Amino acid sequence: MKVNEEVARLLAGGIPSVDQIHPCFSEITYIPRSLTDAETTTVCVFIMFEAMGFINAYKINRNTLARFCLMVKKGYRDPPYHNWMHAFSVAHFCFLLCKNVDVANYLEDIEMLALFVSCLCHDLDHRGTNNSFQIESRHHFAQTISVLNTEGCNIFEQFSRKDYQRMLDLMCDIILATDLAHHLRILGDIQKMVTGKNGHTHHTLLLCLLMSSCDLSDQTKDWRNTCKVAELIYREFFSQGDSEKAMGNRPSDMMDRDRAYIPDLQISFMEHIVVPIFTVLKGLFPPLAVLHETISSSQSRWKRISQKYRDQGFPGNGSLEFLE
Ligand SMILES: COc1ccc(Cl)c(-c2nnc3c(C)nc4ccc(C(=O)NCC(C)C)cc4n23)c1
Ligand SMILES: [Mg+2]
Ligand SMILES: [Zn+2]
Repeated sequence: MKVNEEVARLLAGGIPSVDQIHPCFSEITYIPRSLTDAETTTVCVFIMFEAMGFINAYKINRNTLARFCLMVKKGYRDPPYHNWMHAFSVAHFCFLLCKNVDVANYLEDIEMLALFVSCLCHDLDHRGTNNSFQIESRHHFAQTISVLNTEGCNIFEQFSRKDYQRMLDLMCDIILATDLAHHLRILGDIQKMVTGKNGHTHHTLLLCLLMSSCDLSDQTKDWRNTCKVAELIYREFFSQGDSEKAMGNRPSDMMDRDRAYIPDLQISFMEHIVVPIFTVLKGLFPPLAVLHETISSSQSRWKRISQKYRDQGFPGNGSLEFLE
């Protein structure tokens, strides 16, 4: 269906409230991946803009917003993990932070809007490969700019020159922060920020932390979701490993279906990336402690699985259904 017809449909029904999507839509444990219909997810993005007060606060034109949402969805390819549903679930977690935690006391409104739009756009045009993160996140930012430059899609067109430039600078910092190697470099500073060693909250560091937590929010849902996501991730990783082998190169273990041991890879990913992020978040925002518990229980579940299958041998076909 052409974008304009979809825009008309999107606007015809008026903007329903989030509860009409699902009564638990705004709860911290709600799983956005349970919304499987692509059209519903587009409407949801529109509703989240409205529910966070951005449409009124920033005089965003509804037709422009509808076209923007549809263009962003179209801007995602269909690899197993880094597709539109990933972007949608990342943006939903940003919405949950806005609704369940007092981030507004730490960030300016324009920073909150920049974070939400960055969540939607942060993996635009991802090809399911991750040769060098640094170049990739620049590409995702470039794609974001080209959506804004598409006729009728610039949701910030009414901004003053100053606010427009600030919005672009914020989105650039935030999207480049989704590069995991970048995250690992600033993790120490993020942890120092929470213990208040430098007193004031460093807005950019906080935005990077929040973006990373949104990008990894699949880890804060139930075990079923954690398993499903691991299966998608390794399907993506292993097909990259296959193509590297086909070119005569040796892929890293985590991309090599013949050498990867998924439970241990997940244990180390959670220990070095996921747990530190949500430990800092729990320190800043006590309501998120429940997410830290979920992550800890997933971690110990991976450890039990690692032990169990190390003895019995791990079925190498990459499917994790048996892990129920
Ligand atoms: C926040 O940015 C990103 C970017 C790309 C990805 Cl794929 C992810 C991501 N999202 N969910 C996962 C899960 C369940 N497992 C993962 C296992 C390993 C790695 C990985 O990239 N390891 C190498 C690195 C430490 C240098 C990423 C994983 N991951 C997050
Ligand atoms: Mg990314
Ligand atoms: Zn992502």
